[in-house]
Amino acid sequence: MVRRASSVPHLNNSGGSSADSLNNARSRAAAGAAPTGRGRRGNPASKTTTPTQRQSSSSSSGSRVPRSRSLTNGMRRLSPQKGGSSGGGGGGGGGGDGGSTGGSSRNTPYFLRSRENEIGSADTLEIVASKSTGTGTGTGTGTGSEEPSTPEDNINVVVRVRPLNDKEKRDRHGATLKFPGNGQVIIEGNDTGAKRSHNRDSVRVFTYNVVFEPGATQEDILDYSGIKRIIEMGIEGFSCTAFCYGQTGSGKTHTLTGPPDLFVGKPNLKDPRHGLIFRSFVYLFQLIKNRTDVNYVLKASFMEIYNERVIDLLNPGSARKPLAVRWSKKSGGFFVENLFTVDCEELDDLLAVLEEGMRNRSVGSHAMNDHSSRSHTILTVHILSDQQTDGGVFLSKHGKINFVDLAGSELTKKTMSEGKTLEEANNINKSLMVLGYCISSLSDNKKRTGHIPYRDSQLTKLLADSLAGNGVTLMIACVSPAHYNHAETLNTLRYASRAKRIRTKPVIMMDPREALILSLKRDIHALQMENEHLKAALNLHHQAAEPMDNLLELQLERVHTGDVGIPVPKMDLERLPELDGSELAELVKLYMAENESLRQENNHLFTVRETILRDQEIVCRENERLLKKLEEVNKLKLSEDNEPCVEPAPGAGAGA
Ligand SMILES: Nc1ncnc2c1ncn2[C@@H]1O[C@H](COP(=O)(O)OP(=O)(O)OP(=O)(O)O)[C@@H](O)[C@H]1O
Repeated sequence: MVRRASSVPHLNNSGGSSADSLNNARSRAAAGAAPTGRGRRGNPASKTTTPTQRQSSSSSSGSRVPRSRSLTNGMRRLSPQKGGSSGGGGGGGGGGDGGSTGGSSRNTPYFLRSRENEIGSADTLEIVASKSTGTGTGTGTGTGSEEPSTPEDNINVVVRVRPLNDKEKRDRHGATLKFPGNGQVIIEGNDTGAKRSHNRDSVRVFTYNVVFEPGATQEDILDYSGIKRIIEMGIEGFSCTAFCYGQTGSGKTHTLTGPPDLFVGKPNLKDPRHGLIFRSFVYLFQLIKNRTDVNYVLKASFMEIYNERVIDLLNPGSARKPLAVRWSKKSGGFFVENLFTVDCEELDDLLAVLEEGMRNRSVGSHAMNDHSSRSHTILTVHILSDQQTDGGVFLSKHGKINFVDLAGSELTKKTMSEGKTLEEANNINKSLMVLGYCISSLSDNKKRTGHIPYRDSQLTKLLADSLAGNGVTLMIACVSPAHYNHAETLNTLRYASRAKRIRTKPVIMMDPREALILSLKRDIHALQMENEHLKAALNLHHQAAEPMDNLLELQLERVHTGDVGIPVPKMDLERLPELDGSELAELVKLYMAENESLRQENNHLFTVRETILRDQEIVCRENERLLKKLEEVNKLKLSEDNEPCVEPAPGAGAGA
């Protein structure tokens, strides 16, 4: 059975993506959308994503408005819409997470064979931890030093098999994959692409969380891949990543963004070919609009790693100057310096980021794909949230969701790459090889605590946290079903299988001070409960233990009856200035006396507690003694019962 949220966002009603909102976004950018502060109180988390120098310089030049939409750079608080959820789409609060078992779930489609998805929801993880500062290990995992122990979480791995393309059909390439169900995929044949063989050695079975067969739609990927859980956890403050992996032409970009022509000219927002990123944005906005108790600020960045150079896709500049990747002691992870970060107040702003990045990314053509991605891209949505808790404490969290479209591994002989394309292919293959080393080390229990070569490529530096740090990760392995691609498909399935064994340790990213206040508040609450419990227990004891003849209990009686010294008059504090010196001195004396009696009360309570504990111990011992006795009696009875029974002689018992 698969988990399916009840509030499925239909592409048809994709929120604020109407022509009107497009125009609004345009006019906001045209007006300069000045940054505003955080209103009531500053959000410490927002410091980490303060718009960079790049942002201010480019926004002042006004050259960064995308063609069809505009990016708004104003740092605004998202105002939650009251009662805006359409027909209770969010169910019982918490944002549309409750529909997994409802009768409304439609049946699992024939093309999707899933085994029980082991992933839970954000609610099931009992985690509130702060990312502590300055404990970088140099390995890139960057775990904080004072985190409470948290459950580990396996990387969620799903496989998507694309349909045979026209060329493969024309060339009569048979399919190399079979789908027996239960999240399994069988790969048959051998590396030379020979026809199906019944040789047992050439049949391999792999199992994943979900396998999407060639007929699966883009909407199915949203509904069944586990991405909804990733989005929910991003909102809860976790660092999340969804990445597509696979050989060139296997459908990674198609899965994440849809076909390239979606981004040419004015996009049709209702196009069913839209990919996972677009659909995730819609879902994200649905969820946060239902959370009227939280203030959200969304920001987004989009970069590519092209020939080992990091390029800002929202601000590439004519020279496409690379940005530096640095280690942050504070966050315990790598980051890209001066990356353009855009505030996204509306769904439309996020879509504008996606479109702008897609237009700027490096695409090339080779024998296996007319629109081949020549770089790895990372689109990040930062979710800063600010929520007032019951105790009046504000909680700021900083979740994020990375959407990673990896360039495809390629056999240059097959792609017939040469010149620039060959150089690109070599860089792509090299970085994917490092990713492979990292994945295989992390999936090996012995090696995972040793050195992981994150630093060997820009890609692995930036994915370190997603692979083995504090993140929650979804890997979508894309494969071709054609015999012709048998070796590459087998490779991807092996990769994905290894990735499935990696465990991460998700923690919520919170401001450390606020996490401390929250935990103190919890302690106080627990102490208060304990106090109440203690008092109730003492009261019971007091009723049971009559007559009270010791001094201690007499004193306790005074406490219970409120006879604890001189009563303090109820004082209206506003009247304080009216009191003269001697009255004030008297009042202070009264308060001190009350304080003293409370302290005494506390001492009494503790002494009585000690007495009760002693009594309890005596009772326990007595209990044990009685139990032993009972056992002995039982044993005796048993042995008597087992003694041979002597039958009375016939006629002998009548007079006995
Ligand atoms: N599930 C699918 N359904 C229909 N068409 C698909 C599917 N997956 C991929 N395609 C088509 O196959 C072609 C290659 O897909 P895509 O560009 O997404 O591959 P890729 O893995 O991103 O390749 P590269 O690594 O070279 O960028 C495209 O024309 C795409 O539209």
